[in-house]
Amino acid sequence: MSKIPVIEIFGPTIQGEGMVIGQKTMFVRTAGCDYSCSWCDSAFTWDGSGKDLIKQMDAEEIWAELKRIGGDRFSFVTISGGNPALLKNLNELIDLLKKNSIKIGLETQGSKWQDWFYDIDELTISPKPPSSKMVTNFDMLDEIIGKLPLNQISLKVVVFNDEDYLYAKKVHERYPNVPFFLQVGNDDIATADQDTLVNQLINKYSWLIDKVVEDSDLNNVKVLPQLHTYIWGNKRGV
Ligand SMILES: C[S@@+](CC[C@H](N)C(=O)[O-])C[C@H]1O[C@@H](n2cnc3c(N)ncnc32)[C@H](O)[C@@H]1O
Ligand SMILES: Nc1nc2[nH]cc(C(=O)O)c2c(=O)[nH]1
Ligand code: SF4
Ligand SMILES: [Mg+2]
Repeated sequence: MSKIPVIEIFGPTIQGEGMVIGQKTMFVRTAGCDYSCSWCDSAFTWDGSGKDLIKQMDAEEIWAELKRIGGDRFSFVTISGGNPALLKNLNELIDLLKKNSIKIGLETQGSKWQDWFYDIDELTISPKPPSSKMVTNFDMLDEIIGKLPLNQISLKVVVFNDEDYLYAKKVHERYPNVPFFLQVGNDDIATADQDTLVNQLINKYSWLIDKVVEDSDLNNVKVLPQLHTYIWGNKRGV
């Protein structure tokens, strides 16, 4: 079996974002990203600061670690990163999880295609708005969304400002039939002052809700916070 660069495995916790928010799940976070979003809350996966945490693990070793920390208290595993879609050989882990009747969620920004996307139960595609300083490859996004059934995918756009909001509208307009989520951006990813953070995030959530409520272009959408930040703030591994 081939090796996968893993930077953390944790859980059970709840999925704090997107299409299966609230779902009890384990997390496997892979190292490495082809993007470098200005506000990435998981920059330790790609900026070098977490390089000593990276373990090269094969699928059996990852499964053993999931069982060691999660025991029999999980039936869902979420794979995030970094960008797990950089890893061609992730199919080995996905096959093993499926063999063990585990449901699989995966988070990616939509910059790369992998054939194992077909085997992900809940694939969250999160193209990046202007505030990230990244540029969306819409040809790649068209390809990914064109290949996958609508009941397996969702789009999740993080919104920090008005320009991001317009970008979110453009994405929804391009893929009107794909379940669409707007997510509040956390622009204080370093603070340990959770009360202040949660207050800020609630204010931003309120701002985003107000905009969507007034907007006839965004009727069939969901507006969500990052639920885990309300409970655990910026803590890692939760
Ligand atoms: C850390 S990323 C990893 C997966 C993949 N690279 C991606 O961006 O979709 C997981 C999710 O967190 C979101 N995210 C990252 N930083 C954030 C922040 N500061 N505020 C809100 N959401 C954030 C991303 O947009 C993405 O939807
Ligand atoms: N609880 C929890 N939910 C999450 N949803 C997406 C996460 C991620 O970092 O990809 C994440 C995370 O790190 N923790
Ligand atoms: S694509 Fe995801 S992991 Fe990569 S820098 Fe952006 S938010 Fe972070
Ligand atoms: Mg996160």
